[in-house]
Amino acid sequence: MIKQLENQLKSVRDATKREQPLIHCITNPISIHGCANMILAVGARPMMAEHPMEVEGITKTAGALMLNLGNITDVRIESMKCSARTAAKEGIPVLLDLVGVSCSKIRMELAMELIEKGKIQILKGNISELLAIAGQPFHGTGIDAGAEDAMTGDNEEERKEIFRRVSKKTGSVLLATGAKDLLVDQNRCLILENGVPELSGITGSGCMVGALSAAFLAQRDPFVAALLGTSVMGIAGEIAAKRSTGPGSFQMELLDAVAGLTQEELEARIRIREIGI
Ligand SMILES: Nc1ncnc2c1ncn2[C@@H]1O[C@H](COP(=O)(O)OP(=O)(O)OP(=O)(O)O)[C@@H](O)[C@H]1O
Ligand SMILES: Cc1ncsc1CCO
Repeated sequence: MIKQLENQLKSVRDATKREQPLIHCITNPISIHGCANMILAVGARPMMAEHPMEVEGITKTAGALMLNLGNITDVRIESMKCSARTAAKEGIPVLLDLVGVSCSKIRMELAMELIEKGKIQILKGNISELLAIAGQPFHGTGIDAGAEDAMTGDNEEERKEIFRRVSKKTGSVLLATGAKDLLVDQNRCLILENGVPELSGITGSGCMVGALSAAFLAQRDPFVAALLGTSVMGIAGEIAAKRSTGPGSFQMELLDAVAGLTQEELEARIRIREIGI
């Protein structure tokens, strides 16, 4: 499966650069700039728009829609519901980033409504947020995952089953980020092992994984899009950590590394482990 996936990664990256899809993002103002730059760095076109009276028309023309719950306001709630409805009607793929559902009832209720009424292709969050959505015990506080929830060799099998059930119920691919990332759909489960701790030392690295995955999602293979978004970020993080001296230069080097990542480098550095279903 891994070899076959490598070919798919190449074709999705090439198509993104060739077709330059418009990626409509309704997201938080903390990392909005970083997300737009990441989308540009892989050849797609970001459009950050959130006025309730314009989002329907913008979503209609997009290759993919990213909804990020990181900074909820009444206006964003209204726009997200409108865009999710439009995307479902028009068959436009959607990534939902569950930022903060583990600390906020309003975000959890909104996420549940978007999942039930919309059609979400990628459900993404840190591991605590995904456990919360699955109705499992979790230890995250604020927007951070709890250390107790981290992926270990011992809990991989159990987590795979939990998230596979959610995937079956929702039809979504699930991406849980952390030091090790877990990617699950109804038939496959991968552990993604690229990345460096420096990625959690800058704000919005998770949001940027969402933005990259949404850019690749325009090619309509949610599993490959999430795999690619996460691996590109993890590998670029490894490269940037070597070239930088602190979080400021790391952030700058990270963007350069995403934009400059060659297919040869990606294939040489990608670390994926399959867990049998
Ligand atoms: N300690 C670590 N070692 C390796 N990779 C890491 C580590 N921490 C985070 N990452 C990587 O950083 C990226 C972001 O994941 P993380 O779970 O930190 O997001 P997040 O908590 O949602 O971030 P934010 O809320 O700041 O947007 C992922 O690609 C993940 O693999
Ligand atoms: C710091 C912060 N607060 C809400 S969203 C966000 C950016 C990372 O998710």
